[in-house]
Amino acid sequence: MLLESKNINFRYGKGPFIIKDFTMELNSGEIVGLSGNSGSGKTTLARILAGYEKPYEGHVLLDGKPLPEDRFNPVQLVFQHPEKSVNPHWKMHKTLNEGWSPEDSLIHSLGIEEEWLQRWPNELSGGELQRFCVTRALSPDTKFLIADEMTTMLDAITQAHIWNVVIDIAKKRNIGVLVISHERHLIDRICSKVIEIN
Ligand SMILES: Nc1ncnc2c1ncn2[C@@H]1O[C@H](COP(=O)(O)OP(=O)(O)OP(=O)(O)O)[C@@H](O)[C@H]1O
Repeated sequence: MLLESKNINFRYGKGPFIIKDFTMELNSGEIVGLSGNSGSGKTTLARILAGYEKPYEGHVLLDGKPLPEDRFNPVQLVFQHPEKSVNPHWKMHKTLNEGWSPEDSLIHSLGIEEEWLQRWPNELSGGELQRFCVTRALSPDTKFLIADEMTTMLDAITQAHIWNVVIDIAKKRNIGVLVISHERHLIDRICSKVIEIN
């Protein structure tokens, strides 16, 4: 499969253009880095690629077609701030099983402890919460993962652990991954190529 953005221009409302004529391709099984200065539009681009924002001009295409809006989105996005992407009124087991039911082996491989499932989001640390968001994004129907500063808030050991699991799954299932990060050592370690958007 191919996820591509073609000649994307984007502005918030009537503000300045933040993204200008951006074109990229991400193939199944590829792990590509996206790097750029703070404010250069990385998160905006992540949201456009996953269908959360519509480009002002240009297209995001999955195998030549627009992203589906009426079924599971095969392009999954994991944000930097997990507390903003879970429902604060749901216990973690409900959040985890919202769209599909992850198997125990996946839950355990991401280091989620059984007792966390009965907690509210505000009873977990940011790193613990992010493990749920990563797990939730790795459905059997996920074809592309957009990881926007996914492990930035984690310590180096946890960061390495989560990326090892994600890359292992991506390779086994041929998932394409876009690694958005300002941590150049992370990108250099896991990505086959890097896109700069400054
Ligand atoms: N909802 C919004 N409305 C208006 N402007 C916005 C909105 N969200 C982001 N911006 C602006 O768009 C620009 C790009 O923001 P974005 O978050 O995409 O950059 P970034 O490269 O991810 O930054 P960082 O590395 O600091 O997270 C910034 O100037 C920001 O102020």
